[in-house]
Amino acid sequence: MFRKSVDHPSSFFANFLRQCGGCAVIDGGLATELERHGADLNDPLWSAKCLISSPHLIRRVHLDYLEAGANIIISASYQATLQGFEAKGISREEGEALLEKSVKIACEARDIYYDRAMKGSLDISGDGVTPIHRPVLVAASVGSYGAYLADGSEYSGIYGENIGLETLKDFHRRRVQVLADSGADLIAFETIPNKLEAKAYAELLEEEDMNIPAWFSFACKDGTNVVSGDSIQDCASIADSCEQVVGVGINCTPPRYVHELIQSIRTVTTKPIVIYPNSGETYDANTKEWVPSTGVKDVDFVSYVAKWREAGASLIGGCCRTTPNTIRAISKAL
Ligand SMILES: C[S+](C)CC[C@H](N)C(=O)O
Ligand SMILES: N[C@@H](CCS)C(=O)O
Ligand SMILES: [Zn+2]
Repeated sequence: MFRKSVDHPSSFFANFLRQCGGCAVIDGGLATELERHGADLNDPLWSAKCLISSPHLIRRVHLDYLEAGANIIISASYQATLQGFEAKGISREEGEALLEKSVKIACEARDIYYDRAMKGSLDISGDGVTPIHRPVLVAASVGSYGAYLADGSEYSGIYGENIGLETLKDFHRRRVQVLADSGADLIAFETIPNKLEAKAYAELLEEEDMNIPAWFSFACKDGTNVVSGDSIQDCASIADSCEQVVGVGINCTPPRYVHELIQSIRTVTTKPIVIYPNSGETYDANTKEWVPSTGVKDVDFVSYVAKWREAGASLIGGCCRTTPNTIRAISKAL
């Protein structure tokens, strides 16, 4: 049993990983699945638009990932920001409620999944009837400032000279506080494109005394650098020195770079390594579509998993353009 509020963040997470057998399965692309089910995400809010228009669909996608074997589901708050909502005429209060709603939907999916699992399998052991189910955590997604810009800046990490550390901290502060108090088990700082934003998150977690574990996950452009050109070792070191950070890794990055990236990260931290790459395709922010030419198919993607595990990854899943089939295959491979 996890005791998030009592245990040190790292022992809470170590217990969780132990219960998962040493390696946890993360879900796959959320927006990808929302689109596959017919959602139109051509909007500045991208997947966060569904918090308003189709929360039932988000719940359904979370459930599909749980049925596929995920131990961690990530909320639909990647591009949900108070500033983005305000630009749509949504008040601060309503915006905060939408952030909370993203976590509530994921928790509801977990409850439904647990209910079904409990009906399906009971362990009649010495001390009575004990339900058996996989441990499942809900991670609240925090996308970068670049995600809010809605122009694909999370894949360049270039925010310009006007955006400094304090601006980024001010931008994220209230949103992170709301998500930290939302009932989520941890915060997934995802698709981080540069060192500056990692530093902003680390300082926010420490200065605001946020009582929630977190992982930092970077978008990378090759085997040694995050998309801005900052080195992955520098970025991972920032994550390593923050006490609330229980995992460090890579997401929304082509699978072909991941092995080398894991090796680099291992040189600077002993924290669990989180890996959830995309399909290897390229995002066109103008059309908000993925260019399929260089895509790595599910079968190729999954064939890397054992090597990533061997290299030191202990949480593995998928990001954009991966599906429940990818996650089912990863779950089997592990
Ligand atoms: C991770 S990217 C595919 C998210 C969408 C992007 N921020 C956009 O709005 O175009
Ligand atoms: N959690 C987000 C990440 C986008 S890079 C999603 O899966 O849509
Ligand atoms: Zn992604």
